[in-house]
Amino acid sequence: MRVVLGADHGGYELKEAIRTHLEAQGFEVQDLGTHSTDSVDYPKYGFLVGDSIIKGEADLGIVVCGTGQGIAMAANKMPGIRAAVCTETFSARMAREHNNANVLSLGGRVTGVGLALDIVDIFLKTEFSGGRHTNRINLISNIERGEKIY
Ligand SMILES: O=C[C@H](O)[C@H](O)[C@H](O)COP(=O)(O)O
Repeated sequence: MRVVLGADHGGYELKEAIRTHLEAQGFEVQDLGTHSTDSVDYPKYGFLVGDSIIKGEADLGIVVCGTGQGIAMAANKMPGIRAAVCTETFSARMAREHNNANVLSLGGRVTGVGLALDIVDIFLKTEFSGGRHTNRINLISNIERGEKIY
């Protein structure tokens, strides 16, 4: 599986730990930065990760900022991107199983490394369950296209 990573300065250290963790497991990891704790703007990294997925260069993405909120908001503006902010493992599993999330968003100032890596592992190993959830994902896509769905 190909995983793309992106973070701002608030998520830099956690992103580094995630990259090391995933590479040790044999994942193909693309790290789009940032590459230091110097202050940067999180929308850039949400965009870069979303763009990589939209182009088919990665299967799933992980974004990290201070809270996971802003970088998820940025990524979620991109058609086809479903970024889920997760602070515990149940939400990470459901985000894949029910919502077919293609980006996990974490807060480097919120979630400790140990829990964050468990969240990452569960997110990456859980499959979308399809079924009744497929139509709901299609409805999200319709909203993205500007359709009035109700
Ligand atoms: O949602 C936004 C993120 O948490 C940012 O990492 C955060 O706003 C950056 O804050 P600062 O510029 O004070 O480090």
